[in-house]
Amino acid sequence: MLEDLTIGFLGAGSMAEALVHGLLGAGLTAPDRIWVTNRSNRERLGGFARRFGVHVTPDKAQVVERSHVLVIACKPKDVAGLLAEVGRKTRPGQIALSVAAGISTEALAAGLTPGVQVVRAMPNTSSQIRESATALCGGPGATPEAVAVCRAILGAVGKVVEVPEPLLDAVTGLSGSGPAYVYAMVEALVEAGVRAGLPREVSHDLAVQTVLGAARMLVETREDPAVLRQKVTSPGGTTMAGLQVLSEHGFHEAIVRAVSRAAERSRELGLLLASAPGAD
Ligand SMILES: NC(=O)C1=CN([C@@H]2O[C@H](COP(=O)(O)OP(=O)(O)OC[C@H]3O[C@@H](n4cnc5c(N)ncnc54)[C@H](O)[C@@H]3O)[C@@H](O)[C@H]2O)C=CC1
Ligand SMILES: O=C(O)[C@@H]1CCC=N1
Repeated sequence: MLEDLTIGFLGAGSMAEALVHGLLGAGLTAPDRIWVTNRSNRERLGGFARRFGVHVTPDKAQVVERSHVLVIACKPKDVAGLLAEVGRKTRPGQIALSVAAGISTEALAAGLTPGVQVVRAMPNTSSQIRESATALCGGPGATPEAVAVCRAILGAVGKVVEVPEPLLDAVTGLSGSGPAYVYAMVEALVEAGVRAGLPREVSHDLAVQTVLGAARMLVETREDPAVLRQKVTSPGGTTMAGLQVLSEHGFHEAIVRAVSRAAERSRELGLLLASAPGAD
């Protein structure tokens, strides 16, 4: 499905890098089917060319011209500027696949040529190793075929679910930002091990393997996380003592609030484009 399509990345940051890396690693498309552009960092584009063998150019109009699928991969605050520059150079039938947090398909469509098929998605940086947790939705005018193309692109870099658009902010708070919560927990585990006397490297390796093992247990046993937690927790034992401290410090509630605040922030970011000068 993808081999005849040219995919153009408008933005060459962390997310574009993770997607290009994952797409090429999956072998679903070839480097000469990918174009990448950014705002101004030529060195960064050179890095993409050297590392992945993809086409790079500072000429955004050229990327728009050559691509069947345009991946909008700049920060939400930069989407209005990008659309002002090249939005009207798009053509009906092209697919615009946005990964920008919070920006609605309606706001995107308003800055693109009528007839462009807009799909909004929220992958995460684990796309780089083809382990993303991604959700997507088709916007107004996106055909089932356009959504299927985007599913195939994002399916190459992880698991994909389709959700109604209003739920994408919640997805952003949970799985878009989620890797950072896990990394923050690993940072804390490593630091805790060091404070308890372990050499940093040993503490790091044990913490990482613990998270990996726990994630694999969730996937392979399909057991409820609460059941797995109970199996670690002997009555009167060490885990119970540790979990008690987590509970006293509001661990569960802190995670719930973090996801909720991130989802709210996604909605706030959406207002950036809705209120941008020139937005319809
Ligand atoms: N980093 C993450 O974990 C995730 C990010 N996202 C979304 O992906 C988008 C990109 O995020 P990152 O890659 O982290 O940002 P980044 O800051 O690493 O990269 C942004 C890129 O956009 C380019 N850019 C800015 N204005 C431009 C313009 N007018 N024309 C062309 N390129 C332009 C910049 O030059 C840069 O290459 C954001 O909208 C973010 O919400 C979505 C899922 C996860
Ligand atoms: O922090 C952000 O805004 C982006 C969206 C999800 C993950 N990173």
